[in-house]
Amino acid sequence: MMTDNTGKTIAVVAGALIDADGRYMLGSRPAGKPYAGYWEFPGGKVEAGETLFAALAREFDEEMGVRVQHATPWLTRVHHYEHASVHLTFFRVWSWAGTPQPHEGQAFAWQKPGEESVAPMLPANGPILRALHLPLSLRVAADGRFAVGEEAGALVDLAGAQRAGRPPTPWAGARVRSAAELAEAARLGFDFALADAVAGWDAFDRVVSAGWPLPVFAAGATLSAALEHGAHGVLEAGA
Ligand SMILES: Nc1nc2c([nH]c(=O)n2[C@@H]2O[C@H](COP(=O)(O)OP(=O)(O)OP(=O)(O)O)[C@@H](O)[C@H]2O)c(=O)[nH]1
Ligand SMILES: [Mg+2]
Repeated sequence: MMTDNTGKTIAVVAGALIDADGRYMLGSRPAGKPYAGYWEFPGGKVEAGETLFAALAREFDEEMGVRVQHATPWLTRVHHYEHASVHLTFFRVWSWAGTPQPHEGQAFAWQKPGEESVAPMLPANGPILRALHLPLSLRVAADGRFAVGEEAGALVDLAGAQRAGRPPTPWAGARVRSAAELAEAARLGFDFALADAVAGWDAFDRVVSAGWPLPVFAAGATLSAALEHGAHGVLEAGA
């Protein structure tokens, strides 16, 4: 694994402020930093001894005077930049106090998923931005079909995909029961996973224990409980 010049992978947290209309906020990276001018989720490096949530709250306060009130863990990603390797943990921030102030000279932009108006994005963030297209409550028909906006999707069993590959639909989800299956779903190019055959939150937590390489949906749960456990959202069984 590539590392920074101290030989480590750097832990980073970043957060998407989500407003009542489902828009999310990006900031531009300040002059003088690597990838200056690229658009990112506000955040930064985790300090020694800090929890991920504490790091997120500190970065939001330092960079823009925003007090995080409610955030849930969401996705993780490792990316190798020329300057460093980073282990990113992304949160979604559902409530906060204060209006973002550019403490580091950055610009802010509220974006609609799929209709982004700013560029370029940080290279690691492509799948994270795509995940924001997925609704919090996904309605899937008995045959596994669903839609994301105008685009078709298919939800299949992972075992079938191991033989036949990811379905060719624009969106595809895999049913998984373990952390190993979640990693396999990510490797096969699925857009999300559904942990529906795991009994209870302890089992769900074990599925995502190594992080969330894909958005993971929970079934048979309330949305608020699912979000607290790091799920992207919940599955709504359709007709
Ligand atoms: N904040 C943030 N960093 C990201 C994102 N995606 C991503 O790859 N990174 C990478 O994570 C690393 C650390 O982020 P940062 O530069 O914001 O760190 P920081 O606020 O602590 O800055 P500092 O070291 O100047 O104090 C950078 O290499 C950056 O490219 C993202 O969405 N938000
Ligand atoms: Mg930062």
